[in-house]
Amino acid sequence: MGLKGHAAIVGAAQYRPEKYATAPRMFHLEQVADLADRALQDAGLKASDLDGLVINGPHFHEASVFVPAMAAEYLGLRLNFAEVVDLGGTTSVGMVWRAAAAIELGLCQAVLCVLPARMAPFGPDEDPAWMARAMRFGGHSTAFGAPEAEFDLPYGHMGQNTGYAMIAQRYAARYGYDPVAMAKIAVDQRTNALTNPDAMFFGKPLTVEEVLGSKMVADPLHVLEIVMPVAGGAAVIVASKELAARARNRGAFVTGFGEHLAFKSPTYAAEMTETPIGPASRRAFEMAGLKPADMDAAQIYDCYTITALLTLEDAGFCEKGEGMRFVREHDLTWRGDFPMNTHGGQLSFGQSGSAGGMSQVIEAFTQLAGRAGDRQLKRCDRVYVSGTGGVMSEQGALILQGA
Ligand SMILES: CC(=O)CC(=O)SCCNC(=O)CCNC(=O)[C@H](O)C(C)(C)COP(=O)(O)OP(=O)(O)OC[C@H]1O[C@@H](n2cnc3c(N)ncnc32)[C@H](O)[C@@H]1OP(=O)(O)O
Repeated sequence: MGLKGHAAIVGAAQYRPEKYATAPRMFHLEQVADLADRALQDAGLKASDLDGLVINGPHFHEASVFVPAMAAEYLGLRLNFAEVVDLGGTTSVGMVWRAAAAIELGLCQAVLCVLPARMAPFGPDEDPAWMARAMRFGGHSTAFGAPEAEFDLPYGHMGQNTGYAMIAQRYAARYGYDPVAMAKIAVDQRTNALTNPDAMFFGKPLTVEEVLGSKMVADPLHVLEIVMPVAGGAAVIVASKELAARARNRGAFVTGFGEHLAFKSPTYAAEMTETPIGPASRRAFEMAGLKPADMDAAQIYDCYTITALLTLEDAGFCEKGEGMRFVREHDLTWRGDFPMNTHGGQLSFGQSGSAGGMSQVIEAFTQLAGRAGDRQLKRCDRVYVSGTGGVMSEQGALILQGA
C-alpha cells in the first residue's frame, strides 16, 4: 500500500519572509503566476510541462470557490488534476503527497503546489482592519453553529497560543517540564538561521537566557518560543521520475507519507499530548520502509517549541516523555548530530501563514539537492518532514529521498 517513490520535488520558489507592514502587496493570482515561473525556472522545466495544480482554497483573495479553475485560466494551464487543500499548517505536506499520488496514478506528469501568502492590495471598499479582526480568534470559527464559537471562545480559548499553552501544561503535568530544554530548541534553530540570509532573524543570535527572559505570552510559552506571522509565499513542483530525470536539480522523491486528523479543538482530543503526528509518521515510515534513525535530517513543523518537542516524541525519534532529555543531549544545529529545521525553522525563518509549512518542505528539498550553502549537511539522502495544522489537530508527514 502506498507510494512507490516515482514522483519527486524538482523545483521550488519562496518569497523571503517580510513584515506585513513593509511587504509588497500582490494579488494572489499574480503571486501564483510569479511563484510558478520561479519554480519552473528552478526546475529547468516549461509551463507546458505542468498538467496538475494543488492550491490553497481558504484565504485565496480573488475567489472563495472555483480557485483551481481561476488559477489555471490565469496561468494558461490545461490540467488533468486539480485540488484544493484545507489543512492549515499541514497544507504543504498534504499538497506534496497528493501531487505525488496523482502522478503515480498516471493522472498527470508535473504538479504545481502553490501557496500565495503576501497580502493583496486593498480594494476601495475594503477595511484594512479585517486582518486584525480575523487574527483575533486564530483558526477558530466564530460562525453561528460552530462548536468552538459556543464551547471554546467564551471560556478564553481564543486562538492557537492558548491551545498550545494548554497542551504544554498538560505535558508538564504528565511528564515534567524543563524550560531550558524548550528554549534550546529555539536557540539551536536560531543558530541554523544565522547561516540562512533569507531567514527573518538572520544576523540575530539568541541565547537560552534571552528566550526565558522574553515576554510570557501564554504560560509556559514565551514570545521567542512562538512564531512571528510574516508575509511570504511558496511553491514546489512535483514531477514524474521521467521529468525528474531531465530536471536541473537532484529530485526529492516522495517515498512515504501519512496524514491524521480527528478533531479541530484540543477540547475534543482524547489525550492532548498524544498527537496525530504519531499515526501519520508511522504510516510514512512504514510506506518508505525506513525508521526514524535512518533519517539524515528532520524538518519539523515548529509553530511553537512544544510542537517540535511532541513531534520528536510521537514521530518516534525518542521515547514518549523523553523529548526534553533528547533535546538536551543532542545538537539540533546543521553541524550537530541531529540536524533539525536547518533553515531556522519557522521560529527563526518566520511563519508566512499556511505557506509557513512549505519552508520545511523546501528546506528538505534544498538539503537533498545539495544546495543549502553554508548550512549544507555533509550527507543528506533521507529527510523527514512534518506538518501541523490547527492546534495539533491535523498533522502530516513526508519521507523524502534523494535519487
Ligand atoms: C497555521 C496552523 O494551522 C498551525 C500553526 O502554525 S498555529 C500558529 C499560528 N500562528 C500564530 O498563532 C501566530 C503566533 N504569534 C503571535 O500571536 C504574536 O506573534 C505574539 C502574540 C506571539 C506576539 O505578538 P505581539 O506581542 O503583539 O507583538 P507585536 O506588538 O506584534 O510585535 C512587537 C515586536 O516583537 C516582534 N515579534 C512579534 N512576534 C514575535 C515572535 N513570535 N517572535 C519574535 N519576535 C516577535 C515584532 O517583530 C516586533 O518587533 P519590533 O518592535 O522590532 O518591530
